[in-house]
Amino acid sequence: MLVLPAPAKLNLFLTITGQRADGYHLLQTLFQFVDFGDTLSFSLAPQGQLSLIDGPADIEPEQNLIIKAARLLQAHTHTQQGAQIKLTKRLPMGGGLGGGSSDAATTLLALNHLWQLGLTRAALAELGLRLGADVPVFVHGFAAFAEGVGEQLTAVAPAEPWYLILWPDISISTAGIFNEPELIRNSPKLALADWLSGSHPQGKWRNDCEPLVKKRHPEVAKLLGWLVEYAPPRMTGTGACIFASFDTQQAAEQVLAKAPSGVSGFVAKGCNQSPLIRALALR
Ligand SMILES: C[C@](O)(CO)[C@H](O)COP(=O)(O)OP(=O)(O)OC[C@H]1O[C@@H](n2ccc(N)nc2=O)[C@H](O)[C@@H]1O
Ligand SMILES: Nc1ncnc2c1ncn2[C@@H]1O[C@H](COP(=O)(O)OP(=O)(O)OP(=O)(O)O)[C@@H](O)[C@H]1O
Repeated sequence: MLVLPAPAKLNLFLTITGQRADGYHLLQTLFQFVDFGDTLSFSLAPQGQLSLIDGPADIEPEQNLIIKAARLLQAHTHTQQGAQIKLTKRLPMGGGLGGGSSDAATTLLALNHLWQLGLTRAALAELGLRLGADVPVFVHGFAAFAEGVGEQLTAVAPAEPWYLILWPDISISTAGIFNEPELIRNSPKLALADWLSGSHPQGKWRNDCEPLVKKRHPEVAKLLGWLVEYAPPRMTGTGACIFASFDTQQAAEQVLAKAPSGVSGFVAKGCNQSPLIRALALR
């Protein structure tokens, strides 16, 4: 049996610089992983059979990105092998932490290993992009400045602080936010060096989705207003998760302990190498 993590990602900043003809948005974002996420276990099954244990009840197995990733790999390689997959879900869905994309990436890497397919990381990332814009960064597993729809990656090494990650009890549809006419889509495109030097005219850590998400989801606005009393808060992806960085685990835990009722969260360490890649390298 192969047991592997599917970590969360944070968008340390996110700007939208345009939109493609197919509706997808052009982004500039900084991805970093944290050492907290879902866990997936894989074992071999005969005759191409695929099954998922403990998938979220509100997602049909065939709609789950884990089964979609496995089927994509089977179709691409014509393998006759199957797998039984068990999911331990910890990341909130529709939280902006990329949980579904991370599950898909872990599935692609795990089955490539288990089925001995020999596909390269680049080939898996290309397949993964068909499942979601966030899948390639999880397949490559290094902290990255991303452009395009989030798939053009340049490795970077930002500081690796402790993060407090919090969310109100809501789920936000990524497509819903990207479809809103009011969304900011014309931010200036900057060179990576300008981002890193902090010379962005609109602020180094901005997230263009945040004003709209705050407007549509007052719970997020309220939580940002609460966290700012302790540390500068940011939002990841299209929300609903928000986060702040701390020098120590203890400092982050102390704020978590004070979180208002109805708010969930965890403390995790930022990591520039994904825990998934680390776990695979140790095998
Ligand atoms: C917002 C981010 O989380 C930032 O990391 C990602 O770009 C979202 O990535 P994701 O969840 O993997 O998104 P996908 O499953 O590919 O797309 C969901 C929906 O979001 C919109 N979408 C997504 C990514 C993107 N660059 N432009 C978009 O317009 C599209 O309407 C799409 O139908
Ligand atoms: N294994 C899975 N885990 C979570 N969501 C899944 C999974 N498979 C399919 N989905 C669907 O994908 C949607 C987005 O899930 P995900 O957890 O990736 O959201 P997110 O954290 O907002 O991601 P992002 O930051 O990429 O927007 C869910 O609302 C759910 O319907």
